[in-house]
Amino acid sequence: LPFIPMGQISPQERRYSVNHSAKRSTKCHNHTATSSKERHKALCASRMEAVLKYSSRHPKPAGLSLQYGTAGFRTKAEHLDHVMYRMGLLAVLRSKKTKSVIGVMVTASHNPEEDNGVKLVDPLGEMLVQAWEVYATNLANAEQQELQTVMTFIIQQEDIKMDQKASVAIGRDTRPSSESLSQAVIDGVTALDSKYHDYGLVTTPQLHYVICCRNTNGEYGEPTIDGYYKKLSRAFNELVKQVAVCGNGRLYLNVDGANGIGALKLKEMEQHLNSVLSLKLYNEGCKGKLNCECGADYVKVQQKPPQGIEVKPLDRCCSFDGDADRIVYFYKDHGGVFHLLDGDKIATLISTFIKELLVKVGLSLQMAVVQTAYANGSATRYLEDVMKVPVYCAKTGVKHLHHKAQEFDIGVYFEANGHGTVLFSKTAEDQIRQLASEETTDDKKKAAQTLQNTIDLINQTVGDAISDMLVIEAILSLKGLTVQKWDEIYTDLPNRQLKVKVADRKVIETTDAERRTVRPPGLQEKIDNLVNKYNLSRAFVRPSGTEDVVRVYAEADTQDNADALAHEVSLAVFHLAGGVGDVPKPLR
Ligand SMILES: CC(=O)N[C@H]1[C@@H](OP(=O)(O)O)O[C@H](CO)[C@@H](O)[C@@H]1O
Ligand SMILES: [Mg+2]
Repeated sequence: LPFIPMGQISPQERRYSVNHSAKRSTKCHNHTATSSKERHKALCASRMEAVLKYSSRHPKPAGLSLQYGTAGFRTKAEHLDHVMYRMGLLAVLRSKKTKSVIGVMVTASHNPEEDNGVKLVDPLGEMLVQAWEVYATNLANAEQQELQTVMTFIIQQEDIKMDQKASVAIGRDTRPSSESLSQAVIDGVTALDSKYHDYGLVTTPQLHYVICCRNTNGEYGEPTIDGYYKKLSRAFNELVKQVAVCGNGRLYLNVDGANGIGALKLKEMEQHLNSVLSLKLYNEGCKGKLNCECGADYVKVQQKPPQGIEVKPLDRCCSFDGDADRIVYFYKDHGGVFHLLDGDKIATLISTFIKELLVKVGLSLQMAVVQTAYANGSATRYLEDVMKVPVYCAKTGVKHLHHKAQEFDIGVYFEANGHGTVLFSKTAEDQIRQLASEETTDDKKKAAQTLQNTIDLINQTVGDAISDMLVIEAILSLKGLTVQKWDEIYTDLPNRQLKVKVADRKVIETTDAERRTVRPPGLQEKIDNLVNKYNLSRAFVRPSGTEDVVRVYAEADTQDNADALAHEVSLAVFHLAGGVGDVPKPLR
């Protein structure tokens, strides 16, 4: 039977399904059940010996406890060596279980340079299935003497055949600590006598792409980084060749590379693009520190341009995050006022573009947009009321958005912070490709080909700054839109994000896709009362999955009101949820 990863069975049939390239064991099975059980036991025992031997080179600091959170493990790099080794072990078990190549990405994305982290990539390039996150946490936190017990538990619980071959693909970002940490992952894989391919410096989405290609026997694309560049650049070049681009025939874009891997890889990608796109790269990592006063997270949260980039009025600019899976756009108007075009604006641009093409080709496919509670109220209203696109709210973390988006023929999902992509079901993709190859009216065929190239340009495995950037650039040029015109499609409600330190953030429990709290008692009532004081207002709080803080979000009719509401809600959290340190101060 084909293996369907647990928790990933979606109502829509997906375009790509796992093709088991890793062969089953060829050993003959004419022994009795008992002797095969004994052989398995002996194999486990000998592997375990190696696991423990290698493990002593990667000791766990006693008492350290971490959790596989929204995006894997993340903390100070010096605390992660044992976690990396153990994630190497877990990746092998996951590979044996799924009979597929499993990815391990060493990165802490937008966190400071001193941090690091690790996330596992499942067979179709998706995030590690949730049920295994618990194994990851247990394995990372097992004291040295408990390691064997935890490993044995996972093997038995998942009925893992230890003689099944395994293969792990490893990638890393540009942090100084990443190279030695990825070596620890390799040690884990080696301890279990398994194969690995070290892809070295890659963006997170590039690793996801390669994993998907390898497990679908190349159906998704050529399973190399060069194959990634070729696939995306071919689609992009096809898309933009039909437009007479404004001005002197070139698109100009300033890119803030966050001093990270995205800058490095964008330079490689640029060589594959026809000269129509002229990129000016800033914060490319030669001098500045990773994510330090630059990058997508800084620009989104601080609502200001990154350091080290000269922004002239109306210049189109974008920022990547530290592992290049997020992107936001921005510009300054003639008055020098900064304008941010975040994940919500990107989702609106892309879904509008796709919807218009679907009308042109006459396909009635079900399209929806998936957001989180952080989506600006104006974006949700515009999509629902003006565009008539159904909008769904998922919990924070791309795995939640990804799963929801899989329910539709075309699922566009973006977090407000710029992480997102578009998923096409098999039905949708087949119908579009069919139309693009048929003899039909010129307009219809052209629209179908545009859709087909858009599919090829999008990295469906995960949000991808490079791919999203090219999609946006293509759409803007095809629609003849300036960044200002794109921004004017709707006006964001002023908003504010704050953080509150509490003794134990788990005291806050949420419901309704994190938009309301059920604990501690009285908090939601207090938030409701505060929200009622302002116009067009909304506020919610939730414990972060990546930092030891409670996040507060508020929006209202003016920036002053959004700031005041966010501050008042912060005070409510501080007093009702066990705040520590200084009482939150007003913003102005
Ligand atoms: C408000 C916000 O931006 N939260 C981010 C952040 O999660 P938290 O659980 O809020 O810490 O990091 C996640 C991983 O990168 C990302 O998916 C998410 O959107
Ligand atoms: Mg990231």
